[in-house]
Parts: sequence; structure tokens; C-alpha cells
Amino acid sequence: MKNVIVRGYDIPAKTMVIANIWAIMRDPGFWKDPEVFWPERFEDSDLQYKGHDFHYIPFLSGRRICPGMNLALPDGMKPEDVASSEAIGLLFHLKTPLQLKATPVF
Ligand code: HEM
Repeated sequence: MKNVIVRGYDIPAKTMVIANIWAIMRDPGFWKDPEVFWPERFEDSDLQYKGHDFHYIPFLSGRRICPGMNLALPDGMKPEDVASSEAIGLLFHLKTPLQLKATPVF
């Protein structure tokens, strides 16, 4: 590790640098009306969520990227079908087991 300068800022070796993802994903330089909830903005977009488009990183990027990124609800299952109530027992556990659908990335 060594001291570095990033965009004019001196970063001493061993400094913990935390990226402000909240601000990045609301940067008006990249996003039209960034504060507006407007999911349709993604409809005809080429943006990828896989950590290569650095202004759109809901699962982060790099080696600590979310490993659950490619999981989804099984076909035909709706969010309201996910039951989170517990069954009685010594330890609490989900009454209905969670189901996961994995999608290959490569
Ligand atoms: C829409 C759903 C999800 C979103 C937006 C999401 C987002 C994220 C983000 C941003 C991180 C990085 C956090 C950080 O380092 O500060 C992360 C990490 C992680 N996510 Fe997710 N996640 C989602 C679903 C899931 C699911 C379904 C699983 C597991 C079944 C999962 C497992 C993990 C784990 C284990 C990490 C830690 C990875 C590490 O630190 O190396 N996530 N997620």
C-alpha cells in the first residue's frame, strides 16, 4: 500500500475509502430527475446492474458485489406468496421455506 492522489485528493496509505453509492445513483449528471421514483426510466435502457456501469450499481461492484444478484422468485410466484410467518418450535423458523431461483451469469 502507498499514498495516492485521486482527483487532487491526497489519500494516505491504509485510509478506508467509502464510496457514497447513494449520491452516485442520484447524480443529476447521469440521471434525469434523480429524486423521482420512475422505474420506466429503465425500460429502453442499456444499463446493466452487474457492476460495470458505475453510476448504476444497486448490487455494488467488484469483489464484494452481491452474490444474491442472480436470484429471483420462481416462475409464477408473486412477492405476496413469500410467507414470512413462523412455525411454533424451540427455535423460530419460517413456516414456508424460502425458494430461490438461480440464473447462470456466464
Ligand atoms: C434486490 C435484492 C438485493 C439487493 C439490491 C442487494 C444488494 C447488495 C449490496 C449493495 C451489497 C453490498 C453491500 C456492501 O458491501 O456494502 C450486497 C451484499 C451481499 N448480498 Fe445482496 N442484495 C440483494 C439480494 C440478496 C440476496 C437474495 C442474497 C442471498 C440470498 C444476498 C446476499 C448478499 C451477501 C451474502 C452479501 C455480502 C457479500 C460480501 O460482502 O462479500 N443479497 N447486496
